[in-house]
Amino acid sequence: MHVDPVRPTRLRETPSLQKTGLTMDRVRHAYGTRQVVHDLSLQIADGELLCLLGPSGCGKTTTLRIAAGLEEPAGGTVWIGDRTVAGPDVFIPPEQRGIGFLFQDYALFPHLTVLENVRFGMTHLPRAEGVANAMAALKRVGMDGYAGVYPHTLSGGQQQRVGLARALAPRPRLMLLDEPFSGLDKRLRDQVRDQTLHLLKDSGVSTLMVTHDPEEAMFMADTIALMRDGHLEQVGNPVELYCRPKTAFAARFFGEVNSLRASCRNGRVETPLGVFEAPDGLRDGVVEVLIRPEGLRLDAVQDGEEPAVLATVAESRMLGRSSLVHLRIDTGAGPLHLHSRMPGLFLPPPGEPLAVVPDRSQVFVFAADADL
Ligand SMILES: Nc1ncnc2c1ncn2[C@@H]1O[C@H](COP(=O)(O)OP(=O)(O)OP(=O)(O)O)[C@@H](O)[C@H]1O
Repeated sequence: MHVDPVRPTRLRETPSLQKTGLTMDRVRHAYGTRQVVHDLSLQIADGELLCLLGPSGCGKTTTLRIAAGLEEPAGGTVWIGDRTVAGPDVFIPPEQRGIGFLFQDYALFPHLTVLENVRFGMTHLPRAEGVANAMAALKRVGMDGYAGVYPHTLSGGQQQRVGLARALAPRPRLMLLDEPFSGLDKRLRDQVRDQTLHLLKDSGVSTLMVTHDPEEAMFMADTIALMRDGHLEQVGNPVELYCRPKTAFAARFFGEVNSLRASCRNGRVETPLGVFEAPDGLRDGVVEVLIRPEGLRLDAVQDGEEPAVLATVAESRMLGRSSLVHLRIDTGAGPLHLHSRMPGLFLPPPGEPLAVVPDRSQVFVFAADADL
């Protein structure tokens, strides 16, 4: 376990540095005097799908707009492939960057048919070739039967698919997606997300996608770049972010956690749930211990048994695929309220004693207040 947040690293500016799908090096941006992106560096490999994830206002859309050329950065350098598109004395406008966009409102032209919308980015091609490419793109998203209709006659999910076909048809070097599923209701969203993931992966295009939804990021991403206040907090694959968060912010961002204050002495953290090992480099003192609800397994207490950690059930609720059990543990310092999430239907009655077994791989220890 680590305790330091990721600091922006300076990418080596040597000829051997391989620029891939998208490279950003120490990019900065301000609106007026307010700096909203601070020395941000990231790289997307060819064919990789990177999700920029973070709370509202942390600078995700601004970062995407800088990649698109819709904002000019105040500092730093941006490459698409090995071509510099923004940097000192360089600024390539969006239409010359070889990118495809998909925004949350799909931005289809209402006065053009579906086919003409998709052909729009290929008007430099002879008409017959543009139409053939547009029809092929519509076929890939299952919308070739709607070529002659106008966008307002389509459902939200169908418009999203046409938007995706339009963005992919000119075979962009880089795809930029800003909250592309947020306009869809939950059931449709799951289906459209799945289709979009496979289309992007099959096309082999490098993709930067912005989302504020951690589950969506884990569903879509090869790599997640978690952003906070204009910085990258942690970059890694979904398993690294979820199972090895480097900060309490990262741990909390991916869902509910039980939080306990405890003391760390000589690398040992004593809590009412047992003794845990402190991560390397954590100094003695007050620490925060975070445990995901699914990291607290509950077992029946056998007659005569004295479990290491004994809890009493306060409430039980079925949440669909799992059940949430509210627990009370009596400690010398007063009662401790915890949540355990058990798979399937598990509804012990209030008052029942249960043994609590923490899964150590889901226990995260951080310096207290290091992250506020
Ligand atoms: N054109 C603008 N002029 C001034 N401030 C802006 C502008 N666009 C964004 N901001 C501010 O910059 C900060 C970062 O905004 P940005 O849209 O990049 O964040 P975000 O993470 O994408 O948030 P959201 O998910 O809410 O869109 C916010 O505080 C926002 O209010």
